[in-house]
Amino acid sequence: MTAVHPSEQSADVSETLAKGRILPVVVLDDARAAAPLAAALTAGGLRSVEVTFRTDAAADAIRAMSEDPQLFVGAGTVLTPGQVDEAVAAGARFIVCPGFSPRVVAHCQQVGVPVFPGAATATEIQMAIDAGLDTVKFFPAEQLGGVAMIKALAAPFRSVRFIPTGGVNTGNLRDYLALPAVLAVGGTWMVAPSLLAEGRWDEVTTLTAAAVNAARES
Ligand SMILES: O=C(O)C(=O)C[C@H](O)[C@H](O)COP(=O)(O)O
Repeated sequence: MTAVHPSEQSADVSETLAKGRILPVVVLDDARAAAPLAAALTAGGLRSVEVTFRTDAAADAIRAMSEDPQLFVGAGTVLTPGQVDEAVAAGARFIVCPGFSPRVVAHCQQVGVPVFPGAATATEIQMAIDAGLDTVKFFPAEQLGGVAMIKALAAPFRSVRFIPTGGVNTGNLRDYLALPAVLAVGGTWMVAPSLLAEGRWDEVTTLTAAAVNAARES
């Protein structure tokens, strides 16, 4: 197994995220919802999705959504190297973590899958830089101080890009996306658990399209 070069952290996925600028964070209890969800998201204009390992359905959902050639499917809430392997075997093309785990990051680099670890402090951002990464998930964004906190952190870390997640919604996403340091924003607002459980796919598409339009205006 060859180690991935740090600059390959995210070439393809960063490009996709930089275009759509919205990363839906999905919690699926039933993998049978994955295919209609993929269709609803792409109908709303999105090309990337993070499926969280918060549920046992995650790997099957990643497998099902990866069949949609229009969609760039990643795995979220990845806490262990074993979950990295499970996600990659299911077709995940990138890994997202809520925090910075040196062993998860090292494993992702070893198997050659882009990883976006969470970072909530200057120290964690330096850990990401030390690991050769240039993009972190800023989680939980609103609770940590939102736009003002990212501005403050971006000042010394000029080459770092952020994916703020946690408390982001259609009302505040423009404020985040207006920051040059923000690559994209993540969140659950267009894929709320009740919408998924009740199969309200038209509403998912409407909320997704609204988010995509808001991102375009920012
Ligand atoms: O599951 C993970 O790995 C996380 O890091 C948490 C999610 O990204 C946030 O919970 C999304 O936040 P909301 O959009 O406010 O619902």
